Amino acid sequence: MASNSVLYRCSLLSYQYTSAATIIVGRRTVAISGNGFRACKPIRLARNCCSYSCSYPNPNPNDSAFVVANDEKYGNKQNISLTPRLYDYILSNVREPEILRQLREETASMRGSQMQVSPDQAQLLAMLVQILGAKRCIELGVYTGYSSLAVALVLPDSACLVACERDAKSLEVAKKYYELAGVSHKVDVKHGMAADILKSLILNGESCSYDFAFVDAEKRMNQEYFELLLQLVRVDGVIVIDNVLWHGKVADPLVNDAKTVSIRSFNKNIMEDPRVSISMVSTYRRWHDNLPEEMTFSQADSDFSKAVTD
Ligand SMILES: C[S@@+](CC[C@H](N)C(=O)[O-])C[C@H]1O[C@@H](n2cnc3c(N)ncnc32)[C@H](O)[C@@H]1O
Repeated sequence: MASNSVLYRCSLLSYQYTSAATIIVGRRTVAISGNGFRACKPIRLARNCCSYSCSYPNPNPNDSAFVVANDEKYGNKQNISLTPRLYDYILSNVREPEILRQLREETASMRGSQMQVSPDQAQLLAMLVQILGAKRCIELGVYTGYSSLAVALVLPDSACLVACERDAKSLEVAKKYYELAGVSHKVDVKHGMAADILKSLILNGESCSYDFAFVDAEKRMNQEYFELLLQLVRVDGVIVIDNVLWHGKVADPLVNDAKTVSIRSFNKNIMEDPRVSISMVSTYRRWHDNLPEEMTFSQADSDFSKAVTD
C-alpha cells in the first residue's frame, strides 16, 4: 500500500486500526499508506528482538481477534487485532477482477512475489483513482504490475498511467498482463530509475499535469520522490505512499536501521508539511501460502521488508 497508501491500502472501514496509510490533503492531496501492525506482531517482534508487544496477547492468533486497545487513551474505543480468519473474510469481500487474479497467481511463484500489493489494497487504489476522476497517473515501482493493472483497469480509455520500474524482467510480466487486459494503450511503461523518470517528466513540461501517484519503489528515496511528485501532481491531486509503517518498525525506538530511520524521518516531515493534507491508513498485505508453517502473518511481512530492501 507494502507497502505500505488514499486510502490506498485500506479498507479504512475494516482495518482502521490494523495497518497504516496516510492521506494528505491541502493544496495537494497526498495519501501515505503502508503495512501496519499485524495480528501476530508479538510473535514477529519476538523473533526480531523488537521491544513492544500488544497489551492483550492473543491466545489463538489464527482464529480470534483480540483487543489491542481499550482505554481512555484511545477514546475508550475497542480496537481489535486482525487475524488470518478476519483477513480472509476481508479478502472474500474484495471484487478482484479475473485478470488480476491470474497475474497474482503467476507472480506467486516468482522471486519477490510478496512485494505485490494485496487485492484489498489494489481495490482501494482503484477506488481512489475513480473517486478522483483521475486521467493522468504515475506509479513508481511496478514489479509485475498488479497495482498498476488495478489502476489501469479503471482508467478511461483516454487516460494514461506512467508506470516506472527499474527491473526489466518483472516489467515483461507487467506488459504481458496489460496486453491481456486490453489496457496497454493506457499504460506508458518507463524502464529506469524512478527519480530520473520523474525529473525527465518535469523537464518535459509535465508539471502539475498529473492527478494521482502511487509510490512503491525504493523506500529511502521517498522524500525525493515526494518532492518531485509535488511538482508533477496538480493541486488537489493525490499521492499515495506505500509502507509508511515499515511493518511496525517506525514505532519502535530500538529499531534504527537506515531504512527504518529514513521512513520515520519521512513520516515526520510529511506530518509537519503545511503544503499537504494527510491521512495515515493501516492496511495489511497478505502472507503467502508457500511460507513455512511456523511463519506468521507478520513474519511474512517482515520478509517482505527484506525483499524490498533493494
Ligand atoms: C514493492 S515492489 C512494487 C510492487 C507493485 N506495486 C505491485 O503491487 O505489484 C517495488 C518495485 O520497485 C522497484 N524499484 C525499486 N527501486 C526502484 C527505483 N529506484 N526505480 C524504479 N524502480 C524501483 C523494484 O524493482 C520492485 O519491482
